[in-house]
Amino acid sequence: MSSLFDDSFLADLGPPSNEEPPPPPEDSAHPGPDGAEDVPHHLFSGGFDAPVPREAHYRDGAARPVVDPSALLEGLNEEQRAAVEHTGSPLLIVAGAGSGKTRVLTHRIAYLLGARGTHPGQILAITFTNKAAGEMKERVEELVGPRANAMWVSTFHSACVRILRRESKKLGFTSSFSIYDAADSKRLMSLVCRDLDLDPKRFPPKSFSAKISNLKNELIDEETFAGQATGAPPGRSLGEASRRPWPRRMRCTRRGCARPTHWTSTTSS
Ligand SMILES: Nc1ncnc2c1ncn2[C@@H]1O[C@H](COP(=O)(O)OP(=O)(O)OP(=O)(O)O)[C@@H](O)[C@H]1O
Repeated sequence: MSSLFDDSFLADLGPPSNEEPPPPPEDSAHPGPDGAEDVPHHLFSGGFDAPVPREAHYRDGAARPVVDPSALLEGLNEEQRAAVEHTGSPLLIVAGAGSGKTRVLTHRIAYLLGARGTHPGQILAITFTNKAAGEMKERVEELVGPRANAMWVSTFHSACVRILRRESKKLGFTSSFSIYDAADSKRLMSLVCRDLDLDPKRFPPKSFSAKISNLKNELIDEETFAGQATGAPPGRSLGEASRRPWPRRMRCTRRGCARPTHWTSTTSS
């Protein structure tokens, strides 16, 4: 019989005819009396829906985290337990420093996963400082293991910037935009005012930043505001200045960066 590969270099790659066939795989080393592989009699004796016993450790020796929801309630005081188990409505916990708030939050997160079938991707846990966020993540990880990686446990700022980067196209930015802090923002506004030939004594850049921030809070864009800015003598008002074409510098900034004044006003409020 000939094959497509008779003329190819592959034709020479077969085993030499005088070589012994390879040994059978180890699994088939003990065939049954009729040559068929022996099947252990207990293999299909159990129910297929029986829970698989959990090992106490991962393969690398690390302790497997607690997943038994009732174990998560152990060691909590009455109020903490009620907060962990609470269901049906938002819950506000007011408690002093060091009173066990993080303990409640971390146990609640683990409880939601273990008892309520919540997916880790549905968890958002936010706090103010990187230190607190890091500690919270560590403590959640101790309870639920690597599933903590699928959760958002972070600061308000990093959660917000993550959303902004993810949705950047909808906002007209690229996902690699940079965020201006207060000093960057001040510098940019000074440059814009200079481009507009505005006298910094009469029109301090700070007043533009504040005005833009307020307008943004009211969801008024520059076109709308410029349309409203009538009646004042030319050169006498912020509104009149805003009717002049936006300098190239500001337009570039808007394309490539999160709007600095907005960020500043949001984070300082
Ligand atoms: N019911 C409890 N029984 C025993 N120890 C507890 C209990 N609740 C909290 N603790 C312990 O008290 C300490 C403070 O708890 P936790 O960090 O959760 O408090 P917190 O209110 O988040 O603190 P902070 O205000 O500093 O962020 C921790 O060591 C925690 O393990």
